[in-house]
Amino acid sequence: MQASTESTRGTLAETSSLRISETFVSRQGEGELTGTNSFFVRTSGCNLRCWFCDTPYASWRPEGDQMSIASLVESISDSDVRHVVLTGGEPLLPKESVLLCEMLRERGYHITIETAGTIDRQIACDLMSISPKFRTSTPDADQHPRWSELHEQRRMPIGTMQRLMEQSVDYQVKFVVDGERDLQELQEIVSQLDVPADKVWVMPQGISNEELDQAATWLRPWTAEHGFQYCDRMQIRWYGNRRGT
Ligand SMILES: C[S@@+](CC[C@H](N)C(=O)[O-])C[C@H]1O[C@@H](n2cnc3c(N)ncnc32)[C@H](O)[C@@H]1O
Ligand SMILES: Nc1nc2[nH]cc(C(=O)O)c2c(=O)[nH]1
Ligand code: SF4
Ligand SMILES: [Mg+2]
Repeated sequence: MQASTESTRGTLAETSSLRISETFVSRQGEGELTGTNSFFVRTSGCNLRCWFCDTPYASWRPEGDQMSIASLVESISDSDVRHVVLTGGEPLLPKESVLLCEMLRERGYHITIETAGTIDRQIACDLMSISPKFRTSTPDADQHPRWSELHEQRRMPIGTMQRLMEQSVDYQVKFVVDGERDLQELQEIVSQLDVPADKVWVMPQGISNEELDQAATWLRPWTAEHGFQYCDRMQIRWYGNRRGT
């Protein structure tokens, strides 16, 4: 890169920011990189409102301050971790996520983006981890009429999800299953997305070992029968449902 372009980028990194609810180092608990020590960046704010969201402080009641892209890159460089997980909230909502990912990739970091896959954004990463939301994740219409409507309108743009997968070095599709009633929709989405079974991860909805154990009794065999991969949410096993883990 030319010196002038580099300094423009440096200025941009100082002036562009993301609202961050938390950053922490932990082991990736979900999907194909399970066990990998990673630096997590959790943006605050989401365009959906799943009733079961395990990080309401980044969706329903977004918390956190703006942090410059430069300061985020610096914090990550200060850690000895080579994998970064950009999550939220919805990390594709703010356009500033693009610059963060560009700068991290230039520095050789491996980037996973955890997204619900509803925002059409050109962004480069190593693993696009898309978690499409079923109709059953929609919040209660009586309690949250506006969010219920928006969730339903926004949750399943198949073309957008396909573009996100095409742009990335690798991808995985990670479903949150709350009950047997989700299984037919899961299969319909897999067929619409046209993804191979080994890219599909089936994860139980739950934030306790008891919920995960209960779901595993029926969901694990169903997952194996269909050639999909089972995702046990190892962070709950390792740390419990604790913020910053
Ligand atoms: C908090 S979300 C943030 C990223 C993005 N908004 C999304 O939903 O993919 C991170 C991951 O946690 C999953 N998740 C959220 N709440 C959950 C719950 N109660 N049980 C299981 N998985 C959950 C999401 O589906 C997603 O894979
Ligand atoms: N350990 C750990 N692994 C994770 N994988 C995806 C997470 C997320 O919230 O996006 C997450 C998380 O919050 N913690
Ligand atoms: S899309 Fe992700 S962050 Fe947003 S409410 Fe649903 S689980 Fe939470
Ligand atoms: Mg999480």
